[in-house]
Amino acid sequence: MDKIQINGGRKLKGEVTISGAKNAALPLIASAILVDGTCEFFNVPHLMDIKSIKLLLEDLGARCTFDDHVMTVDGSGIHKIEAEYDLVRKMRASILVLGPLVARFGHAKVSMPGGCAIGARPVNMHLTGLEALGANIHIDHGYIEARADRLIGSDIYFDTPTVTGTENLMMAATLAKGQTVLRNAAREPEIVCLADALNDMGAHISGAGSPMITIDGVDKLLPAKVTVIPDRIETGTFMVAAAATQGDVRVTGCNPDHIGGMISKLKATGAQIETRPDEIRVRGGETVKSVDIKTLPYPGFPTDMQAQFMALMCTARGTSMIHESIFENRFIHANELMRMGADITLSQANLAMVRGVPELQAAPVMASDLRASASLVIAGLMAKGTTVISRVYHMDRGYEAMEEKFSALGADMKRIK
Ligand SMILES: CC(=O)N[C@H]1[C@@H](OP(=O)(O)OP(=O)(O)OC[C@H]2O[C@@H](n3ccc(=O)[nH]c3=O)[C@H](O)[C@@H]2O)O[C@H](CO)[C@@H](O)[C@@H]1O
Ligand SMILES: C=C(OP(=O)(O)O)C(=O)O
Repeated sequence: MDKIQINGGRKLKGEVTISGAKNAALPLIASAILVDGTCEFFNVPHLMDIKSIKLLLEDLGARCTFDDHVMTVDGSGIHKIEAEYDLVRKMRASILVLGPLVARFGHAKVSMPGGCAIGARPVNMHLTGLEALGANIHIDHGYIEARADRLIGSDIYFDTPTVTGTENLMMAATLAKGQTVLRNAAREPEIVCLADALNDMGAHISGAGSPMITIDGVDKLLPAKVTVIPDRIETGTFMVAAAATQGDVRVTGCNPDHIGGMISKLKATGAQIETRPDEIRVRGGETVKSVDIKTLPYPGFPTDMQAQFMALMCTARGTSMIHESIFENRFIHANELMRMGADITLSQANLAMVRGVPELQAAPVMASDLRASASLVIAGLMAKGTTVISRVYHMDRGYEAMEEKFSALGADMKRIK
């Protein structure tokens, strides 16, 4: 298994270009199931998760190509409606094929995604939403089976905003008969990107980006060319790394409007931030001030940035309270950061108190999930000496060419095979 080795203590300097967003590309690619023709997706990041969804769609019968960040998906050959365990278990976002399959083919069978390191992550709201659209749902031998001759528009309320739940039901409702209203919907930029793409395919969706999305069903969707939005979590990761190493980094090809909360919090730590329409310059100060954060659905502070921000807080002046309100077990990185000398108390399951220490020490550490691996990379860049991070297959799920990008900024970072 690959490891990442970092000799820390260098200030990051230069320019880094942000890749397309994993969490936008995955639902977009799944949406191609709705189309009897070929969709083209641009700015698709080269990541494990993208390979996984491509394999899943190919297994269903779609013909896909993926080269130089362009993916084509021809959904005309889809003949299988079953997403098998071996493909689904590699990536939870595979649940995104459920809505499109039942909407277009009237029948879908998708392996139930299991729990994962960061929490149980149930899919109950995806299922009750599909039931509200008229699907019959059965869970049998670890598979979710959904059937409906044709989905019927409905009024659906989410108990809590769910990103992939909103995406699944929005996709399903595009081909339903009549109008669907999604209330308390997730508002993430990835939802807006998907709604725009579906509208380009001929769907009638309004309100995406607000808590109420209205979808007027159509009989069919047509092929479209779609560009994936920049990855706001990769953007935030490089911004935090720049601040954590007292660096000076221009993050280009990003959308500052998507990370307003991150920018405010990073400014409060003392980092100097300048934004342009598709660029952010971050200059870290000699000292970092402690800042409290609470993760919340968009536009709140993203849970996918909590681990990276915690790494920054480890050597900040003062005490930071970090409240994780989205996932019940998303502090596994805290124990690894403590192995590097951080002073962190996990007082309750979802609350961490980080008391700043003068410096972190390099150590062998282990990544437990995708953003935990980014947090350990940032800690490794801060710590003097050699940090070796194992289980970086988690990182490869969601960061394109991470070690190349950090190396180009002056980091001493390499992959050990
Ligand atoms: C591929 C993708 O886009 N992944 C993102 C998506 O995950 P994902 O879409 O899985 O996360 P959700 O927005 O659904 O989860 C939000 C909360 O709702 C709960 N919940 C969700 C669905 C459900 O049916 N029942 C239920 O209780 C979850 O356990 C969690 O506590 O949003 C998360 C929250 O921003 C991000 O961390 C993930 O990176
Ligand atoms: C948790 C994440 O992804 P996923 O929902 O695909 O597990 C993430 O991107 O941080």
